[in-house]
Amino acid sequence: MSAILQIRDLRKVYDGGFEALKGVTLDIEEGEILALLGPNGAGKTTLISTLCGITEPTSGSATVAGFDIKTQYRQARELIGLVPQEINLEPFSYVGANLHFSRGLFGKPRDDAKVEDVLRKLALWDKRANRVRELSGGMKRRVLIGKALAHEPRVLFLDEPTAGVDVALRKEMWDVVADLKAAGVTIILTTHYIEEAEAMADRVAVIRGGEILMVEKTADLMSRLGRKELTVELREPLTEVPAALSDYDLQLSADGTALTYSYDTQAERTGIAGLMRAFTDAGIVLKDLHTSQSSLEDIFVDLVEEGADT
Ligand SMILES: Nc1ncnc2c1ncn2[C@@H]1O[C@H](COP(=O)(O)OP(=O)(O)OP(=O)(O)O)[C@@H](O)[C@H]1O
Repeated sequence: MSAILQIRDLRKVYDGGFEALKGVTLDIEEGEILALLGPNGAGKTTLISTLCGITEPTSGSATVAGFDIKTQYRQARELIGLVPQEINLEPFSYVGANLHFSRGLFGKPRDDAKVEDVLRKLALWDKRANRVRELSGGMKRRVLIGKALAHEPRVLFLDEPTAGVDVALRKEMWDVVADLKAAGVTIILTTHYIEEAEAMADRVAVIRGGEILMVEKTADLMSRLGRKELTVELREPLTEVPAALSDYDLQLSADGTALTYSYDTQAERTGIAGLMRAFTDAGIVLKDLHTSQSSLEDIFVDLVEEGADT
């Protein structure tokens, strides 16, 4: 895979002096789904708007398939589809016409076969002759995606595709996005929902206060999510972890009264039963035990809160 989108030290200072992007550097691979996760005001929309040429960057650069977003704006923009947060469709317009019109905006010749292909991909072919006002909320959102795809972009930005929609519709959107990925489209989606990032994204980037705090494969985050800690309180304090327990990755607390064992909840064997036997064999008497789990939600909240202090 190669990076279709290369963002280098991108800064945006709005008129009035507010710095909404503080030097964002990020590579997005062709064909991947990247979720941009962040609280309100983090800079997600500013980043997308800058990459789409709606907002001018103050400094830094970005390229789409090698085309610079500033100096080669037209070529770069042609490769991008943008699905906005708001449903901004004309209620009396026809579904098919919306796609033809959007394609025309990019100076592309009318192509019935291409538009049919997009409509079919989005399960809207049967609705092509319907007016927008006759569609359900989910269908309207799919028309927005269709408009963004009508000029055959290689990168699709989805700005909060499921903000304020019900659970069934959210799942429907997830399926649509999965189909688009299968068709080879690179997708960057912004979201507040951690479960959405988990369900769809290959990688998650956390943004806060105009800075990218973390970019990680979703699968790695999930395995972190699956980690759990068992803390065993001891009747007699220890000075060190006994050699008989060296097979287990145990941490002794500073005061020697507790041992912590970290394990993977998704693994076939957690090792807890063996550990308990090893305690008995080593003559260690337990006073109490409890478990705790760090979730992706905790990781996210920690990151965002840490940032809030600075
Ligand atoms: N045109 C503007 N002029 C001045 N400040 C702006 C402008 N647009 C956005 N901002 C500020 O930049 C910051 C980032 O806003 P942005 O809309 O990019 O955040 P976001 O992560 O998309 O938030 P949300 O999740 O609420 O949509 C905010 O503090 C916002 O008030």
